[in-house]
Amino acid sequence: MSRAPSLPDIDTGSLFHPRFIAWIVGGYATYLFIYRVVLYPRFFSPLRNVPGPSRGNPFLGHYLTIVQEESCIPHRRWAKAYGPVVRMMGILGKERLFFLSPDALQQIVAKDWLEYPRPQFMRDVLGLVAGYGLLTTTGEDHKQLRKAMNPAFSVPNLMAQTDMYYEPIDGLLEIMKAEIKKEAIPEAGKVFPMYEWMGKVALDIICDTAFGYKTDCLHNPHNELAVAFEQLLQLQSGPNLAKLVAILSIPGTSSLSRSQWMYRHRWFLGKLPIIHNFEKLVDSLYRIRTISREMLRSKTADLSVSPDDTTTKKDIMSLLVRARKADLDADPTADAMSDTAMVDQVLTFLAAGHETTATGLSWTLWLLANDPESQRRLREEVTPIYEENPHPDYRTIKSLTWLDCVVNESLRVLPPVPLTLRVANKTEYIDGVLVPKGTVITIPIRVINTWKDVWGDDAEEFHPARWLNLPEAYNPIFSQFSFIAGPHGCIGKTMAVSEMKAVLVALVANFEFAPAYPGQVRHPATAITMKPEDNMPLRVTRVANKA
Ligand code: HEM
Repeated sequence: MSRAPSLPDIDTGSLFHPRFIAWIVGGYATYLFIYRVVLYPRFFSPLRNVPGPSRGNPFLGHYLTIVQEESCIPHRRWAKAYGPVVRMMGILGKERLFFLSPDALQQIVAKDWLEYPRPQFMRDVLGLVAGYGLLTTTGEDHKQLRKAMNPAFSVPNLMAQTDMYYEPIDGLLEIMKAEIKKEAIPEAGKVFPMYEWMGKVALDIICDTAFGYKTDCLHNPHNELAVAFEQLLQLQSGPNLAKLVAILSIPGTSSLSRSQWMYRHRWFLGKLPIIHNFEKLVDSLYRIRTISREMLRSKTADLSVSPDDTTTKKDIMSLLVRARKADLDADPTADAMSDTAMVDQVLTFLAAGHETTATGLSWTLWLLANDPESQRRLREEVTPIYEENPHPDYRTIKSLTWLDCVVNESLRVLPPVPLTLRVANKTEYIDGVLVPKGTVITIPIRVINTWKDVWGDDAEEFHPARWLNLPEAYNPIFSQFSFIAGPHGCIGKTMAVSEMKAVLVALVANFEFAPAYPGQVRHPATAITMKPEDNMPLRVTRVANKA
């Protein structure tokens, strides 16, 4: 009888040998990596059959294509090639989608908005740089906050605020006229970095309307708040955003970045490779918050900010202080907004309302500089209004038809916020595609705005007259999506548009705009906003009869 083969001796000690454990862990990690990056998207993902570009770089997907080209241009190319639903690859095999149809957009931003919030990494960055408020909350907290903020953006309040735009606007006109006069040949005008000047005027306006605080950075470039803001905005770039996302994914880093300890030890960041410019980030954030807190303290102490004083203080912070005072007077135990929360709300308006408006104004001037006929027609419309009253009110500005066409068209072709993001909080069909929970959805505003199916073959060109005769496929909410829509749509839309119009009336009535040199091309940044990277130099001359 043959003997049963004996089992090989197993040395149980070797199972716990560090090298064996390292092999197992390494093997599992390699498998996970190959599964996530290669196998899942190719063979198992429910999105594998959604049309889109080939998977791109194995580690970075389409990330580099997206950040190295002009904002949303790759998305536009893919929409043309693959249609209104496109799958792209993010970092390490993470799939991303975008949709262009009004039904899909309606589902994401309006009908099921609670299921499609901004992704956490985006909220972390926005919270740090723009305050924890409307941009970072969602659900019930967001509803409450938005309700508290809405009165500040009501039409009566905006009508009352329009006057506050004119001190900065007049200051800008004065400076530009004086600078042109100083030129050797004043009739030839002067080249101005228009984005820089639009940034100053927009910051002066938003500081006054948000805080009731006169920055006057037009005349005083060393104003502390203006300097801190400028420093913060200079850090806005694709690579810096990627670094910030990575850093903020480490728990506690957001609070640490805003702490006094970090501020005192920020020099240390300057010594580190890769993230050395975060020293400037910590510095500017600290200074902006300190100034904001001081302003809130002085407002709270200011007896003139009484609950029924709605005539003198129209800025957003005064409105909030008044509302809080009224709540506490009615019920001293009420759960009123804390000082920190209030500073965060106002910071959100400052951050969300300053660079966006400056960028929108700069691109409008660029487009007009390159379309002399539209510019001439605008001057013809605004000059009689301006001559009658250089400070036209809200209703007068709103009634100007060609101005409305120009602003709508500029925001359509070159939207200051070219795209935004959402994440699916549940697995659900959108436009016939089963979108798994956790999928990041890009909302490619610039592509939606220039979709040929709606706007025709010249969709990417600047033609203000199209707003006088809208195409049949035009949808008033989803065809020009520059402020998006739904509960997270821009709360400052009406303010931004009327502010842009007030600045344009004054500028176009007084000056002519032309490219700074022949063959000048535009340089939009690939960042959160599509600001002009070269500060947009334009040649500015006085209009003939005003020389
Ligand atoms: C031309 C100028 C502007 C443009 C193009 C613009 C665009 C946008 C866009 C696209 C969003 C949605 C972002 C997202 O959901 O991810 C947004 C949200 C927001 N905007 Fe604007 N914006 C402009 C001016 C302003 C101004 C002047 C203010 C305030 C004074 C402002 C305050 C906000 C706030 C608070 C939100 C968040 C709303 C919420 O989630 O409830 N914006 N804006």
